Amino acid sequence: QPKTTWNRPKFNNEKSTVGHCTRVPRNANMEKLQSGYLFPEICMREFEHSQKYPQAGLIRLGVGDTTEPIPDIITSAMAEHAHALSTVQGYRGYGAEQGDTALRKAIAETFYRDVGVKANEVFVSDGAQCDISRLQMLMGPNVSVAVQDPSFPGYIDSSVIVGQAGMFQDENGKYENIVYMKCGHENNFFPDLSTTSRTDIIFFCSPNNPTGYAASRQQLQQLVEFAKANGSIIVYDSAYATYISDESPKSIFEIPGAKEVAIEVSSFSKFAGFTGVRLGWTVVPEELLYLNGFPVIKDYNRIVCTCFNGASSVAQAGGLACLSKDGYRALSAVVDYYKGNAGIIADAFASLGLKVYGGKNAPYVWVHFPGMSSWDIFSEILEKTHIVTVPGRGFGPGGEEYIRVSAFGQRERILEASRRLKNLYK
Ligand SMILES: Cc1ncc(COP(=O)(O)O)c(/C=N/[C@@H](CCC(=O)O)C(=O)O)c1O
Repeated sequence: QPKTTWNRPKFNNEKSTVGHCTRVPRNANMEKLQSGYLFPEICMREFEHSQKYPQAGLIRLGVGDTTEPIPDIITSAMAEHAHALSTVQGYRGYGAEQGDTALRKAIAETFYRDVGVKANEVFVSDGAQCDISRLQMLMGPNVSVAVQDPSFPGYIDSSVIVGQAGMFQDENGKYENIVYMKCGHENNFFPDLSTTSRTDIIFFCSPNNPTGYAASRQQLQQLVEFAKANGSIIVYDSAYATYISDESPKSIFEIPGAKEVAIEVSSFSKFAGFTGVRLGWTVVPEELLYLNGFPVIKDYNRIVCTCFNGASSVAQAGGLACLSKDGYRALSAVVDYYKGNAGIIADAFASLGLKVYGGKNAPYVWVHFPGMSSWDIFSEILEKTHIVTVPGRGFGPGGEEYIRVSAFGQRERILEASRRLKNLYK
């Protein structure tokens, strides 16, 4: 089939032929979505494979979900808070929608001490993906959007859902009205801004999911200047910033002038193993203003108060423990463990003579299979090695010919995956 064909099952748009129909029209934006959300699809393929080969010893390197236990110092803090809820003195009801003051301060001091972000600019949430959707509500349907290609599918899919995108174009696998900024190894994973159209919003993820590339200071300076010149707002996703081990910036606010053009979204998921606990944050600087001079932070606060009632108090107690000196030290060891996994995976694919990217500043390895459909690569690896990956095409047309391999896993499973991969073509 031509490379541009999505060999994913079409989104189930069939109408039910039985049962009572209401007179409520379907949201036309939902109808534009081309398939199910990428990660549940991967889980479905994984389930089907495990049904077909129950004894295969499936290794799950697909969805980027952490696997290592949360350090006891953090779970004890959550348990203690939870238990206190069973006492008259310790019981607490609704907290501040913006988050617990101590946690907001701890986030500001831990991640933004030297860049002038204040605690009142930090909004604690139930996760970065949730904040991305709330930011979409904030921006509304009438803004233009640019995304990196490839990038985390949450940006594009939420843009479609809120009505920012036009129709999906089969011929190129892109939605109308969305600017896809090619970020491949050919252009050092950074868009050519001289040929990039102006958009109101620029989603930018660094370290990038799926390529694992962390943008350099010089690149981010270009991005901030580009946004300033165009009057755009950058939504900067730093969910993997704690994996950066070189001199790449960990926050967009390390770049002078960024507070006038950027919002930063981040998460406890990937460095604290809070994927199921659910805790994240968004920084909206007071200096960020709309066209009419109105501060964005005031509207975001209104969204948070109206559409979100605050993160779990138990999760926030855990978040505070994560940012304690001992908690953060324990978590850094887990991040290093996953990065060790990434090195093992990268070496396995390199031993096959394949070009491998990422894995140094992120828990994802990005592998190039020139001339091949990424869904075919995904299926071949799954069938031959019983290892689940993610087809690069799921992250945008720029992901074709690639697969993303997650480094989240117990070491012995990663070593087994390495053994199987080294024999992929034998
Ligand atoms: C760049 C980026 N930003 C936000 C998220 C989700 O963060 P949380 O909602 O805080 O767990 C993710 C999560 N990504 C995982 C899980 C995806 C999912 O299951 O939604 C993945 O890419 O496999 C991410 O990659």
